[in-house]
Amino acid sequence: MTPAEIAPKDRLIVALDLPSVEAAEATINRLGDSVTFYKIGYRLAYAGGLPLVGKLADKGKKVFLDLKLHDIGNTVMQGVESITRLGATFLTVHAYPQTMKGAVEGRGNSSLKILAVTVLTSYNEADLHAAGYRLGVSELVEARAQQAQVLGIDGLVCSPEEVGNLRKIVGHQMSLVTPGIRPAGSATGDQKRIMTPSRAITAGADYLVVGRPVLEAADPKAIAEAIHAEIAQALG
Ligand SMILES: O=c1ccn([C@@H]2O[C@H](COP(=O)(O)O)[C@@H](O)[C@H]2O)c(=O)[nH]1
Repeated sequence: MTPAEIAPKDRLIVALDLPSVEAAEATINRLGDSVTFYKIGYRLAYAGGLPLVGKLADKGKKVFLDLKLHDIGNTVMQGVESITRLGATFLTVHAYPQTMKGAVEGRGNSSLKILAVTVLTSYNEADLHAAGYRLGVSELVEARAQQAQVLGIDGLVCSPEEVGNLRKIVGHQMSLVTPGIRPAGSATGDQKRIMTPSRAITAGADYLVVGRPVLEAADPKAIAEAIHAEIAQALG
């Protein structure tokens, strides 16, 4: 799907980082029609949230399953094969060659799109160095994006700071999905490579992932709608 074909409303993905299915359903009901795309990550998936993928899909919502898989290639391949039956739109794996290759094999011809996580948005140069990497953030993101493209990965998770450069490398064949989104004035938390929604869209991000700024707001629906308005303005 080219950026022009993405429905503007689908560009906001709300991360359901909540402790239970009940809490997630309450938030989904509160957000109503204002949110069409949800992300299920560790917290909810390990609290019984996987069946929510199918339930949301049945209601016409899209689901990004952020499981960040990483294991030997065969195990990733088999895991992804099982996940193809859940009804998710996106699934994340870490951007290691064996992992990505296994994920692409497991996805097969299904409609599931595999996203490779390049460098987590909570990492800066010092964090990478402490983890033993010799490349800096932009070099590692670029190298992983190139490997992902060669291996047939569908999209990349990166910070909005890398989007401009990545677009030049991967063109519009791969979706660029960006967490690390912070509306002006909202708390950064543990995120280190961040941008506002409008700047991220202007930089060329396809999808924006937002968790705490929506979930912790007194009125989550109002924040989601404000982010949509920023997106629409940035798209022109
Ligand atoms: O590099 C990454 C990859 C994934 N995430 C996930 O996105 C959300 C962001 O939540 P906020 O509350 O808006 O910070 C969260 O679920 C992460 O697991 C990421 O932040 N960075």
